[in-house]
Amino acid sequence: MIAPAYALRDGNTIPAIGLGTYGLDDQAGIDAITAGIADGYRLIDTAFNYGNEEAVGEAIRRTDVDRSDLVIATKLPGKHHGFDETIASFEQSRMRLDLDWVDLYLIHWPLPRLGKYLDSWRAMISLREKGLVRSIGVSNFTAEMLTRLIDSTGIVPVVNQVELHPYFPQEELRAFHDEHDIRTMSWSPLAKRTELLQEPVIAEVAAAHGVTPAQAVLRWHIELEAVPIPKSSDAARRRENLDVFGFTLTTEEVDAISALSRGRIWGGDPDTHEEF
Ligand SMILES: NC(=O)C1=CN([C@@H]2O[C@H](COP(=O)(O)OP(=O)(O)OC[C@H]3O[C@@H](n4cnc5c(N)ncnc54)[C@H](OP(=O)(O)O)[C@@H]3O)[C@@H](O)[C@H]2O)C=CC1
Ligand SMILES: O=C(O)C(=O)[C@@H](O)[C@H](O)C(=O)CO
Repeated sequence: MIAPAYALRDGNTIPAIGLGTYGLDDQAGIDAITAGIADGYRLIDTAFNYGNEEAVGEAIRRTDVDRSDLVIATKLPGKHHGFDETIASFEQSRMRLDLDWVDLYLIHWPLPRLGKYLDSWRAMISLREKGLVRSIGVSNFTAEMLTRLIDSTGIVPVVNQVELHPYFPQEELRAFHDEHDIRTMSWSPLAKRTELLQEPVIAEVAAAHGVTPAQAVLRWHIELEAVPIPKSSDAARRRENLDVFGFTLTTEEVDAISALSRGRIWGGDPDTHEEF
């Protein structure tokens, strides 16, 4: 199963679903990511701070899928904010991944107290101009922070990867993204397998379509046109998560799932969260 892809505002494309890799490390991680690519995942999400860029690189080397058919996303850690630090950190990530280019490079968290994300953004623009990165974006940015990047540089991030699941549907931020043609990516799209998958409304929607609760939730992301990046260390669950393009949800079903909204669930507030 190969997922459809969206066009990004810079002319590149991004698959409609990807594989999250936080916690997929070492040999088991290499095997999981390699198998995920073989099963059809074309977007792989990692980060400097996941400590698994080498594992992602090894999985890419093992697969016979053409490199240009893969979208490899990694992220700048808070400890490397700043212009020169960003250039150096990117090179470390690229070497660990063992890649000629990275498809999507994101600022992992804005760290407004540190006050350097704009310097990092300028460095990312220069990495893109040098052809080392195909697309640049951010993660965990608010509308105000996005506005600052855009007003200061004229360059709009192509994606903003944020906490997004039925408990936190991010309506306002998604509307802002739509206005600026920024693609939303959903981190922890299954809400880290909390009680979400036991919610009666999820069970009802899943039963109506003959799919699993996780598939109903991931299809909800697809209906929102957000790109979910579920992580699973289990081969059957990875395949299940990718298999969400054979059915659609009605507007009423989407709204019923969105009504589970209750706010952020892990305290990762971009205005205060410190990730180094
Ligand atoms: N930019 C950022 O700040 C952040 C980015 N991320 C990214 O998002 C990715 C996904 O988020 P994550 O926090 O891992 O949470 P997810 O919402 O993807 O949930 C992962 C959990 O759900 C389980 N699971 C996966 N598939 C199924 C299924 N079909 N049925 C039942 N359970 C399932 C997994 O268990 P099992 O492995 O046993 O299948 C695991 O316990 C991360 O890996 C990372 O790449 C995450 C957090 C922050
Ligand atoms: O991206 C992830 O998976 C995270 O957990 C991030 O929130 C990040 O690694 C972090 O903030 C650690 O404190």
